[in-house]
Amino acid sequence: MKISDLRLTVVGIPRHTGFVSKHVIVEIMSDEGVTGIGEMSDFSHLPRFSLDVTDLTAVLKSILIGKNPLDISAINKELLSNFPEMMFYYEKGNFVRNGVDAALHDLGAKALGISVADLIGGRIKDKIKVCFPIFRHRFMEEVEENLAVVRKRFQQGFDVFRLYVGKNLDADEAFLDGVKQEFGSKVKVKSLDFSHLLDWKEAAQAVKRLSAYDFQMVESPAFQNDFEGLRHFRLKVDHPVSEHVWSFRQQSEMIKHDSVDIFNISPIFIGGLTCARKAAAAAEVAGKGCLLGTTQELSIGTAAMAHLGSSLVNLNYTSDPTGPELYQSDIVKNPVQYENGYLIVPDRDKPGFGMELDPESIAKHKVDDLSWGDVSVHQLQDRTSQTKA
Ligand SMILES: O=C(O)C(=O)C[C@@H](O)[C@H](O)C(=O)O
Ligand SMILES: [Mg+2]
Ligand SMILES: [Mg+2]
Repeated sequence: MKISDLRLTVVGIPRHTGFVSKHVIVEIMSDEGVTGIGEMSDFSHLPRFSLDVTDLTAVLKSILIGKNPLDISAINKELLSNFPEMMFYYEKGNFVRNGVDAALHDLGAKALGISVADLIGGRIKDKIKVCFPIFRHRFMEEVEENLAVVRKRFQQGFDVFRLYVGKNLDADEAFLDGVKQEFGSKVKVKSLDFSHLLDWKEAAQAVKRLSAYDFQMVESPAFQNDFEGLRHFRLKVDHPVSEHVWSFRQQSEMIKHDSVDIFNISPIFIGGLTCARKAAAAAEVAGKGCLLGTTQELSIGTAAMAHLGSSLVNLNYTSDPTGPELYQSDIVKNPVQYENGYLIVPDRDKPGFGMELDPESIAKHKVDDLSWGDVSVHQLQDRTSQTKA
């Protein structure tokens, strides 16, 4: 079996907040008539440069065509030399590797007639507990808007939420108090996510103020790659600390500095399922917990994480993939499903990821390129279309 072709399609999908995320759908075809699908998810993050998708298509064809798609490790090695990892959270080269690696897993598993979870170790879980994101407050009037989100999503079965914090602590505090007053113990807050916006000491002061409320962990409470700062925070604060993994060197430094309790592992940020499995293994070896993070993928990227999570022995904290619930549309005929706050792993008897592209939806949401349009830094950081200054 050999790779015979590749197609990249850019789609712009609006969220319920009005913010539009651009994704690239990957299709890798084999000479045996099987097509694997993947997703380079959510390019709509800083830094504000964009990839030339026509050129990227040519580059990936030159790397992939003629290779056996089951040679996933060897292809990953070559992808890494073409798209090297950086010490940065939203490195776009990692998104590229993730989309290709996912499509190779889907293609290989389909060719073997098995699900991706069975290709990477089999199933431990058939569902993954997830939490719903509440995006960052800048103004007090956003508190009621976000309490309405909790009400709506609680009715749908989501009972765990995570809160992005740090721009308006009065509003953060008012929101946490509102949740406590209205829902009591029926709703849990998994994490306060500082998104690397504050230095570790400011974050520690903020956590001290918000510790009147229950939350399980704190995420990203220092500037990016401030391994010492994370360690200082971790030793100063009672709550466990989680951080995203965006490179093996970064993860190695966090292990050496004993900076975190929990690794937040997402294929999109570490460059694919193959690398995410290695990061999860490193977490296990280091005696750290792990959870599946997210950039808020569409159903292909989310299904990939469901298969990954299903096969991990050390997925021991509530995870974050809720993208299909955040977007107004999807690009598959059979979107992933959520039940009572769990992401359901696609059926074992469905080959690959168990996802089927919806050509009509792709045509409807197709856009020419990854150009930025008129967005603000606030919108890119906090995922809203809110333009109030
Ligand atoms: O845990 C995080 O950090 C995120 O989920 C970051 C978000 O910005 C995510 O990438 C999104 O697009 O909502
Ligand atoms: Mg985070
Ligand atoms: Mg994202």
